[in-house]
Amino acid sequence: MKRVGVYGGTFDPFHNAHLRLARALRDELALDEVRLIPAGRPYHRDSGPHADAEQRLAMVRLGIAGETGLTADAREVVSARNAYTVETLEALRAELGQDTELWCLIGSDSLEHLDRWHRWRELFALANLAVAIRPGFDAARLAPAVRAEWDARQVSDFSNRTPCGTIRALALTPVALSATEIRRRLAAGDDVADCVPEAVAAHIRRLGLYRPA
Ligand SMILES: Nc1ncnc2c1ncn2[C@@H]1O[C@H](COP(=O)(O)OP(=O)(O)OP(=O)(O)O)[C@@H](O)[C@H]1O
Ligand SMILES: O=C(O)c1ccc[n+]([C@@H]2O[C@H](COP(=O)([O-])O)[C@@H](O)[C@H]2O)c1
Repeated sequence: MKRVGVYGGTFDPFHNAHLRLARALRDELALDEVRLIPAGRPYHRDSGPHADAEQRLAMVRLGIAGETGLTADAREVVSARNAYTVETLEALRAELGQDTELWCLIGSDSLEHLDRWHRWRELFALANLAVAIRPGFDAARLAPAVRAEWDARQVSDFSNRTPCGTIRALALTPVALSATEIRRRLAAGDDVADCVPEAVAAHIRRLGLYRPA
């Protein structure tokens, strides 16, 4: 049975931690494919993305070029609607069929706000959830409703794989890298070649992205 990963993000810009996570999702869960889906309109953010959706999609494409099993999916970029993950997963489920094992990857900071996501409880009927732990994560501080799912849906034996409904934390060591930090460094005129894929760094330089106006 096919196994597919879905990794959505603002990717403003796409950075090395994103790439490391996408690879870990593919490898730890032995997935056939991981689809990276830039959020066209991340309605949930306090302020809009800095780079436009096409630029963020271009950075994802450049960042994953040549990576086995990693693909960019433009559906949320071309959509005029807000980026609701439940709708994206519904569309993928309709395309891939009921038997496909689907894994939606989020960082632990996203998990902390999961109960504010559109129709969040329906996510578990559509996909499994893979969580990449960020430094400082503490499950005890999750909102009670999210904590209940976190406790109930982690299974000890993942060899018994299901199309949806379980939660699994990725084993990789947490890293502190964030797009906020990268944007801050670029705005200060610093080089970011050490924290984004080389082709993404070249793209940012070429277009002058994230520089003060
Ligand atoms: N270093 C990281 N470790 C674990 N998860 C991460 C990391 N960076 C990003 N993620 C996760 O990847 C997804 C997409 O991340 P996003 O594009 O928002 O990057 P970000 O670095 O968190 O950006 P920003 O600083 O602008 O919020 C989110 O679910 C986020 O939690
Ligand atoms: O569906 C929702 O309501 C929802 C609310 C917040 C975030 N998300 C998704 O979570 C992913 C990570 O978001 P972000 O802001 O950390 O890049 C991205 O794909 C968003 O579209 C989705």
